[in-house]
Order: sequence, then structure tokens, then C-alpha cells
Amino acid sequence: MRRSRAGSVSETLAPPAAAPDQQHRRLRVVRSGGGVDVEAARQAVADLLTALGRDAESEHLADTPRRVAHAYAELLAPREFNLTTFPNEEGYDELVLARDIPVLSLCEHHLLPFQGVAHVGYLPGDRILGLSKLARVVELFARDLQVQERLTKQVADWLQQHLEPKGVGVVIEAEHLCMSMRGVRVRGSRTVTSALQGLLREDPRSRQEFFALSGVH
Ligand SMILES: Nc1nc2c(ncn2[C@@H]2O[C@H](COP(=O)(O)OP(=O)(O)OP(=O)(O)O)[C@@H](O)[C@H]2O)c(=O)[nH]1
Ligand SMILES: [Zn+2]
Repeated sequence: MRRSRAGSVSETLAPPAAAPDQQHRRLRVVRSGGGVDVEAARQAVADLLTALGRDAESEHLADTPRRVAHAYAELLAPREFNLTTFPNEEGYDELVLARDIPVLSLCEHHLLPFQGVAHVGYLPGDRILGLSKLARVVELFARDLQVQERLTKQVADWLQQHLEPKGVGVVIEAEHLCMSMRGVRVRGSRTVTSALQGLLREDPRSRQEFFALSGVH
């Protein structure tokens, strides 16, 4: 179990036993801790509406605190999934890359969304990963109060730890509403972050290939 700086806990439960043929393995992945107290959040949103000079008990706003509390509970709760891996029987040793995985997260400074795409790749070791799982790992960490740098690194570190590939690379490109809707009010600027592990970090050719295939130059 690991407590992240965002205050949530990422946990991989014990596997529900390897498949009978031992060919594919599954780990049930959940994120626990940091749960939302929906009733307290509802009251806090009602107080916020009052503080904003609104009549929280008016017909139009009466249900808003409940809706907002449930919306945050959903936005901060990644779906559970099975991390399914298969033996790399063919000895595939080139990059596997999932491009343009949608990312939707909440910035921890303003509680406003940031959204964009992630490109997640790895160089297989002994096992390969069910492809959908790359997007599921992104969601596991994106449904949290985040900064983009931490999100990027958490995805890379988690894959390195659980898949033990020869290398992992993660690039995230995202637009932050706290920069476009308010504050500096710069629309359309996308922030790019990357995190590399293993050969993708150390070997210049692999690193270059990863960035080229990700469309980052
Ligand atoms: N490094 C990083 N910064 C972020 C991220 N999301 C938001 N920020 C920044 O966090 C900073 C918070 O700065 P503050 O000066 O405390 O807040 P602020 O007065 O609202 O800042 P402005 O947005 O410039 O108006 C801002 O510069 C945001 O752009 C992120 O994912 N990573
Ligand atoms: Zn922000």
C-alpha cells in the first residue's frame, strides 16, 4: 500500500489466483482511501453558495449541493480493474505504445479540470500487458486532485513496478482550465510533461523513438 502526496492510497490487491493455465495473470486493482464524505461535501457546497452571495435554498439551487457533492465523488473515484498480463512468448522487444488516451483530471490548486491526452508506451520484458490497461492506469491516477507532473510520474512508476518491463514512457499533453478560464486567461496552451524509466530513459535511440512515435519532437 502506498500513500500518495495527493492523500489517496493506491493498492493492488492480492491476485485472484493465476489463471489455471498460468498463461495470463490478473491483479485486481483498486484505489482506496481519500474517500469523499458526500454529506459533508453537500453541506460545504451549500455554504459555498451562500458565501458566493447566492440563495442556496432557492428552487433553482436547492439540489445543487447534492449534485456537486456526487459529481466530485465520481470525479475522484477511478474504476476498479484487473491488471491482466500475458507471457511474452514471441519475445516481442519493440515499443508498445497507446497514443491519445484521454486524460481528465482536477488541478489541486483550483479544483478546476485539466484535460488532454496521454501517450503511454513500454518495452516488454517477460510479460506483455492487456492493451486497455494502459488507459485504465491513466484513469487510476487521473481521478484525483493532481498536478500534471505527479500524474505523469505516477503512471510511469506504477507500470514499472507492476509490469517490470525493460522501459516505460509516459507523455501527457493537457490544457488547464485554471489557466484558460481564469487567472492568466491563456486559451489553447497545452502543457507537456514526460516521465521515462529503464531503457527509454537510458538508451538515446529508444528514447528518441518513443518521443517520435508519441508525436513529441
Ligand atoms: N506545475 C504545475 N502547476 C500547476 C498545475 N496546475 C495548475 N498549476 C499552477 O499552480 C500555480 C498556483 O499559483 P498561485 O500563484 O498560488 O495561484 P494563483 O494566484 O491562482 O495563480 P494564477 O493562476 O497565476 O492566477 C499557478 O501558476 C497554476 O498555473 C500543474 O499541474 N502543474
Ligand atoms: Zn489550477
